[in-house]
Amino acid sequence: MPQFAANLSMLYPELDFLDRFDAAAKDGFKAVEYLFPYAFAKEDIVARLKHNGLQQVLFNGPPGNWEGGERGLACLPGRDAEFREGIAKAIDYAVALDCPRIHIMAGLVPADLQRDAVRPVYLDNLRWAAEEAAKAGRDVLIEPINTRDIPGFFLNRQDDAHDIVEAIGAPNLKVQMDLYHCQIVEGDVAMKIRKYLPTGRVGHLQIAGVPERHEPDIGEQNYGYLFDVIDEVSRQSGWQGWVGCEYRPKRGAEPGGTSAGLGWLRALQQQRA
Ligand SMILES: O=C(O)C(=O)CO
Repeated sequence: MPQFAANLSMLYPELDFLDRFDAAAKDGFKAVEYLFPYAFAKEDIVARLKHNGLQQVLFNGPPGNWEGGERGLACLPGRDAEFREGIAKAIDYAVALDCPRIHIMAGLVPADLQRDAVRPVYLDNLRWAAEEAAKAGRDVLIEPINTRDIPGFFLNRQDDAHDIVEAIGAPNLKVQMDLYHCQIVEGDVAMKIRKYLPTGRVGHLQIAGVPERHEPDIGEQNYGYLFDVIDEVSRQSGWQGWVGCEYRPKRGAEPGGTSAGLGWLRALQQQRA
């Protein structure tokens, strides 16, 4: 059975961030991921991880001005100093939290530039980040994201992400394959899992129901089938990664709503017991 991590940026929205660690552990999760740890002291997060016996498996590098609409700095010309400063901070947190991977968001293509014009900036920044992360023994991930959720996002397709990873050729640079984004942008998700997991270039998976981004048992995508495919490909190829539950619970911030919505996970655990 795939190993699932709770995404604490989206799950348990009724709780303060640090209290979400306790809630995830209570629901049986062994690992967590989230967008950004930087508003919190490393020591406070480490204490929650330790107290709950949780592994930190992923978080994002600083994205630039998030409130102002920025979604990463990696493809933005003229922002390399800020990008590098952010990556240094992310690596510092990753070491403290014992987190093996950092997601670097690509960013939005600037309105006055063509996508191809920022590609060299993106590649240069990723090359540098992968080198820095390698010195600290961490992986760097890039994620194709659909343009309905983030209009103008630079990286949208799995094939493009894999081409970039291959072009850079750093063993610690990998793809974060979010099956929700993949279904919205390109579909044929099972075949893409079969194609890409055995390459060794996929560092992490994420899931959510399509199209509302609720629980995986709500929507057009048959996750029971996809979990079988992940299991089968993992057995054949030796892929061993985490699957992040990055969805907005249908019951929103209603107290207990996230736990109530985990019926899909409890059913899966029972089936596979
Ligand atoms: O929006 C997403 O899917 C992300 O994972 C952002 O990090």
